[in-house]
Amino acid sequence: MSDDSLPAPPPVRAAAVIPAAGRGVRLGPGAPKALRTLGGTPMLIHAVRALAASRAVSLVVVVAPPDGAAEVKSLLDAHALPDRTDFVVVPGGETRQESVKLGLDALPPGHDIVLVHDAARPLVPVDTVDAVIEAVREGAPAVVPALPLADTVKEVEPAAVPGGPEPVVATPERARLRAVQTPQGFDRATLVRAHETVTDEVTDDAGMVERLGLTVVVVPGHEEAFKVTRPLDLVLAEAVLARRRLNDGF
Ligand SMILES: Nc1ccn([C@@H]2O[C@H](COP(=O)(O)OP(=O)(O)OP(=O)(O)O)[C@@H](O)[C@H]2O)c(=O)n1
Ligand SMILES: C[C@](O)(CO)[C@H](O)COP(=O)(O)O
Repeated sequence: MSDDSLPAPPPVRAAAVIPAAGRGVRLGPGAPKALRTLGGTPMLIHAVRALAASRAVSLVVVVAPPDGAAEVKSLLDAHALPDRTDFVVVPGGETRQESVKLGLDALPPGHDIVLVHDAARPLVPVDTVDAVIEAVREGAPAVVPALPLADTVKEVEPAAVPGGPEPVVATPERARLRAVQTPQGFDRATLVRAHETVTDEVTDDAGMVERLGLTVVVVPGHEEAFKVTRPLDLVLAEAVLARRRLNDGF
C-alpha cells in the first residue's frame, strides 16, 4: 500500500560510460571495432541506444578511438537518439582501463550511479541495464550481470613456448563460476576511487572494486549481451538482430 503523505523518492540519475576505443584486433582487419556495422548501423550506435533506452540513464559518455572523436560525434548526430539523454565524446587510451578512466574524468557532477558498458556488447537488452541500475540503487556499491558457464574451465600453467603444451593445474567447480558481462554498475564514488587507487591492469571495472575489499554482487545477465570479439560473434550478432527485426515487424 502506498502512503501519499511520504515524499516521492528522487528520480534515479545514472550516467553510462561506453569504452569504444579498442581496435578490435581479434575481429580481424578493418575499422575500429565499435565503428564496424551491424545490420547497417555502427556497433557503437547499437550500444548507445541500448543504454539510452533505460529511462534512468540521462547522460552517455562515449570514449572514442584516440583519433576518432570527431567521427563519433558526427555518428551520434546522424542517428536518432533519445532527446532526454545528453552525450559527451572523449578520446580514449591505450587500454580499456585507461579509456574508462578518461570517460570517468569527463563526467559532470549530478550522477550518483555510473554504468560502464562495452561498445562491443551492442545487443544488451534494456531489462538487463535496468536490473543493474536497480541493484545499485538498492545499495550495492558494484553490480555485474553474469551467466553460468556452459563449458568446464581449467586453470593451466601457461605454455613455456608459444603453442606448446599447457599443464592443467586445477578444475574450478563450475557451479560457482560466472561469465561476467556489461553494463557493470557502480556507486560513482566507489568506481572513481577504484580507478584512482588500482594501478595494475584488471580486465573489468568490478575487479578493481574487488581490490578495494568491497563486495561486488551479481544479477542475471542475458545471452544477447555477449561481446563481439571474434568473427563468429559478428555472425551471431547479425542473426540476433535479424530475429529482433522480424519479431518487431520491420
Ligand atoms: N584501449 C581500449 C581498448 C578497448 N576498449 C573498449 O573496451 C571494450 C571491450 O574490449 P575488447 O572487446 O577487448 O575490444 P578491443 O580491445 O577492441 O578488442 P581486441 O582486444 O580484439 O583488439 C570495447 O568496447 C573496446 O572498444 C577501449 O575503449 N579502449
Ligand atoms: C569487461 C568485460 O567485458 C567483462 O567480461 C571483459 O572483461 C572485457 O575484456 P576484454 O578482453 O577487454 O574484451
